[in-house]
Amino acid sequence: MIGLRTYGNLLPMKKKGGKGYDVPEGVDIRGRYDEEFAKILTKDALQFVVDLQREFRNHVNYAMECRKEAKRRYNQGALPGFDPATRNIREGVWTCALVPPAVADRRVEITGPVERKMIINALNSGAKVFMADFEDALSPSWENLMRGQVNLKDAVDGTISFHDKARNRDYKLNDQIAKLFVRPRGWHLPEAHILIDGEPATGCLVDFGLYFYHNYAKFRQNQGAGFGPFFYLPKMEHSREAKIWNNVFERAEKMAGIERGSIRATVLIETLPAVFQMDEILYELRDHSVGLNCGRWDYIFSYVKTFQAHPDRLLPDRVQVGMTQHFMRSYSELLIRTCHRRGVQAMGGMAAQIPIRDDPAANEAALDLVRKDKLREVKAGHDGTWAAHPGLIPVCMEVFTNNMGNAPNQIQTVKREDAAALTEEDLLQRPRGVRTMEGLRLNTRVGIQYLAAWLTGSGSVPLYNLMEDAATAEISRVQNWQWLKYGVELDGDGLGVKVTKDLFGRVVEEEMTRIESEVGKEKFKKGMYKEACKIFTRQCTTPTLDDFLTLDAYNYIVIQHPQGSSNL
Ligand SMILES: CC(=O)SCCNC(=O)CCNC(=O)[C@H](O)C(C)(C)COP(=O)(O)OP(=O)(O)OC[C@H]1O[C@@H](n2cnc3c(N)ncnc32)[C@H](O)[C@@H]1OP(=O)(O)O
Ligand SMILES: O=CC(=O)O
Ligand SMILES: [Mg+2]
Repeated sequence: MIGLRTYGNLLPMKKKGGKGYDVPEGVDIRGRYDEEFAKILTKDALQFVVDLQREFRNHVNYAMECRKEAKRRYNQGALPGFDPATRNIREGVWTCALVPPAVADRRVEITGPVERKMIINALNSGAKVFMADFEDALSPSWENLMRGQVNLKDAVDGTISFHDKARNRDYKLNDQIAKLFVRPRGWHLPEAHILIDGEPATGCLVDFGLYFYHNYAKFRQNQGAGFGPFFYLPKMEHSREAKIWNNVFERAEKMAGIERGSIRATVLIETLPAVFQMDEILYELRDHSVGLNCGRWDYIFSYVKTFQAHPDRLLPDRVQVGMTQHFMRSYSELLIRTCHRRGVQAMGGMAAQIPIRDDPAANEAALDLVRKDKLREVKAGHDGTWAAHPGLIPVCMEVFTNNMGNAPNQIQTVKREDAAALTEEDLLQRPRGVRTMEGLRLNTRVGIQYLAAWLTGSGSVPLYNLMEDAATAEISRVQNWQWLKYGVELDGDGLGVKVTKDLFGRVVEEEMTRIESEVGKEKFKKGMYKEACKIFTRQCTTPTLDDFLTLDAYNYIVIQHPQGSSNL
């Protein structure tokens, strides 16, 4: 397998047939050449990415070192908590810049990967916002990333179209479309197909830089009513990371010659350390903020990761860790209080249920779970929520509209001052529930199938009638790891079995057989289930927990050109 660290030693490659990207000094593109991609990878757009990389790489490296240092402290027994050094920010009286009118009403937001047909469907879906995803919902292969950029440019230009050959159906944009937000990758992910000064570029600076460069002018004209572009920012752990984003935005605004505060972003609070930094994150981004969002799935993953060395904080079965657990409810309520106090939106999260075709009763039950989840969110004071699928938008819309009426949001009306009393203990409280063999089996079955899909280019998939993406799969992985590491007893099914490597080995074998029979021999053979099984099993049994499932797996989807040698 080619390790990312070897990329810096490779000599620049000759372009096949004389064709190649016209790159600035210090840049080497190792991704496949394509004429469509070349319209994105222009010399001046790449120069903008290079400038961002050179200006911010040391800051990013430092922030990643700080993450490691915090991990060391948590692994030695420390708990995350509020930082006494920034008490003045938490207690101070200040607000973020006013929410731009174009995005005052975000009661339902649809999310999805930057895939062409889905972008059109999402923009036409009737949701107020579409979050186009380079992150949890996207497998970051060169093809997906570059096609995603092409698709977004066409979407912002208003010219995007798609012909579905199988159904002989044409797709184009409606007159009324959702407002576009883009979610770049997290700070930790490299882009191994673009080397800058001999090192892989920072993935999110590539996503942000290329999208911003090509679209800011048209976006402000067509979508943002003078503001924008708009972003979602994932997986941050500390306000110093938000500060880097703020500086990146200012640099971009300067390059574009647009007013400071034009770019707006919603930060996902989806790591445990970040819940203690919400004021600080908003403060850093106060000129560029449009709120925070409860990224509940990564948040659960982060709870396990943060407490990886705390055997007294093991999770029950994944299906039991929902928003009604005390620590999850506390996080959502404090997020609402924090956002509304600072004058910005407090967005809810994603219910994992998706419509179930061919089974009306099961479908109604799934819709009912979504309805309950959205009702809890709107009553708590959230200003909007996420839908995974167009079929869920009417339910989400109805619940928010019935409870918010004509008001675009609840920023001024639901202050949740009661949440000021929430303590560190509330935010860390151990989740309640039991562990079962079925929990272990489901984690394994879902983790392997998700990874197999991811390796073949799909970053979000339907599995057992639920939406699965990188964040939900992470829960399966780290939960298995945690149970194995501490040899926990499965106390929920009366079997009293302890989770050992032997037991896990048998579960993996049996679940692989089940997957083969569920997907069929042909698909199983053609797919990457065996590779996925190998990666997933290693990650669940490794003595030291890997930080991210996708970091290791990324090595498998890096494909070098012109040689075209995959790592497999
Ligand atoms: C934890 C987090 O980060 S959550 C955010 C990241 N995750 C996501 O964004 C998940 C987004 N959702 C999805 O990817 C998909 O809905 C899935 C994978 C869950 C389900 O996909 P499928 O089973 O293929 O959906 P299904 O077959 O029911 O689709 C029906 C139609 O809806 C469209 N559709 C489904 N989901 C979406 C979506 N999120 N956005 C736009 N269109 C969609 C399909 O393109 C299809 O369109 P067509 O009829 O024109 O062909
Ligand atoms: O990104 C969202 C999440 O729940 O994770
Ligand atoms: Mg997430």
